[in-house]
Amino acid sequence: MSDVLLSCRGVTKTYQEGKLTTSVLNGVDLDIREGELLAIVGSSGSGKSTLLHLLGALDELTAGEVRFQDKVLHQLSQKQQAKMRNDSLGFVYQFHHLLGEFSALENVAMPLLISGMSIKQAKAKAQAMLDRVGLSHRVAHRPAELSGGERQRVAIARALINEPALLLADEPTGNLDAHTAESIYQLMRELNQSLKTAFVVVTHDLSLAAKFDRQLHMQDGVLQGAIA
Ligand SMILES: Nc1ncnc2c1ncn2[C@@H]1O[C@H](COP(=O)(O)OP(=O)(O)OP(=O)(O)O)[C@@H](O)[C@H]1O
Repeated sequence: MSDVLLSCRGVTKTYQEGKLTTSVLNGVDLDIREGELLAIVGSSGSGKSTLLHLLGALDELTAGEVRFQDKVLHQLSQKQQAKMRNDSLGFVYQFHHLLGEFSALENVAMPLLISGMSIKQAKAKAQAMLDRVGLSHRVAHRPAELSGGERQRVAIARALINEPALLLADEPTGNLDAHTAESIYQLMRELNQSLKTAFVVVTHDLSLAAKFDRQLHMQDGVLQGAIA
């Protein structure tokens, strides 16, 4: 398939502590196409977050291969992985991980500054992204001065500021009420359409997952129906 952005083959993750072996992923095969919206569901402890971390090179796999934009992740140096994460991937977590001492604008501008952009340009671009996510009026607020939904919007704006090919989100609506969760979904859909970013979203919310282009189910450390 020519438009495959990321592929996993035989991805395995095992934890070993003394005599205790915990097998979390047991050979995950997955193809993610450019610009697709994919939801991963599955019971608690089934390995969804672990897989998301491996897709973003945030953790090391035990066996198998993750290939992103034709590069095998575990063959890249730490420095190359960090550059790839900053330039081509975005991450959103339930507990957003925004920097508390910085404003919304500064949080969103951060990846651009890390990429070497001037402060003036980075702030202008961050302002435009905050406008897009409907937060023009909150740019100077720090995370503690924002609502849960607003913080998620800032986290999404920050994750998308470098226009990554792939955004990985772990329970992006997990701590939000139904109305706010729907608005976050609408935002992801809009940004997916306009920026052509692929989204992989882990969620327990089956009604949210049903709205995505594709849904996969994690069970016993294997993704059901993963290669389309
Ligand atoms: N460092 C570790 N050592 C041993 N086992 C671990 C370690 N980290 C995670 N696990 C185990 O891996 C399993 C999968 O965890 P993971 O967070 O991927 O699940 P999940 O499907 O995202 O669950 P949830 O929906 O509850 O967030 C869990 O059973 C957990 O106990």
